[in-house]
Amino acid sequence: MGEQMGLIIDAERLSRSFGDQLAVDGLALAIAPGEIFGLLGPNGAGKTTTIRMLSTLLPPSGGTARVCGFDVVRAAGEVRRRIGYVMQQVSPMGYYLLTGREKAEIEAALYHVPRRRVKARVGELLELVGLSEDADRLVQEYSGGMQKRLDLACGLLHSPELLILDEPTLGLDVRSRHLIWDHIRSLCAQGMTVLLATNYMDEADRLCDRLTIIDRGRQVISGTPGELKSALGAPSLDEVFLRHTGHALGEDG
Ligand SMILES: Nc1ncnc2c1ncn2[C@@H]1O[C@H](COP(=O)(O)OP(=O)(O)OP(=O)(O)O)[C@@H](O)[C@H]1O
Repeated sequence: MGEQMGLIIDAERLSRSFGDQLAVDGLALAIAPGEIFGLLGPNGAGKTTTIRMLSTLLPPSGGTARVCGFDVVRAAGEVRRRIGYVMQQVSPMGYYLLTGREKAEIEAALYHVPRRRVKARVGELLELVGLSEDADRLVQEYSGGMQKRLDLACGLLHSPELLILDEPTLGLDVRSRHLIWDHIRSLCAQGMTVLLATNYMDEADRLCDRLTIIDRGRQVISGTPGELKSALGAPSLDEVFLRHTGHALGEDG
């Protein structure tokens, strides 16, 4: 085993159907270490389904995917050890009665961080996402942005090679979104690879090194935000999306 051509994600013809519906149809991804790679598409495009297959939570109906050099079906355990996955809505109600630090310490145990390392690792990560001063407040008192930053810290507890983020700034105000983008950029500057799903055009444009546009389960086009725009002389990714799909990014289906 081991990494194939050094790619962190290498997927070919990756597909998933639910009954008659093809939610993801023949996706190809080649993501290199240190990249911030975006899956951009409207609600229902197939982004979460793709992420769930890459994080081993959902078996593909067809095609293959290797993550950190391991097949997501045949070597799911190896993949899980190497990835952090932050879901769209992470914090279930039960966590709200805990402090941020307590939540992170419980998650550290779930991620098998050695017990003697937990306190230090949690402290380091809360510091990294700017939550040290609020670490001992209840999660229920956190703003949406603080909760997202706590989720980000929790996804990093076991020092993954790849961080997968599903809509990392969904519903946040501009300032909180920029703060999360800064944290993601600094992680990648230190060698982390990030795959993120978003339906925010500006997030894909300003944060991602490369992206693939997905619509109705199909990969429409991939490239750097600059390449995608300049190939069409388009001023924005919204316009790129519209020109390739015939409908606006904000419209479902
Ligand atoms: N477990 C499931 N059973 C049946 N259909 C599903 C299931 N999961 C997803 N789908 C369908 O697959 C399609 C893609 O959904 P998916 O959640 O991957 O989209 P998405 O791009 O992540 O959208 P969103 O931004 O709203 O999360 C949708 O039509 C959805 O209804």
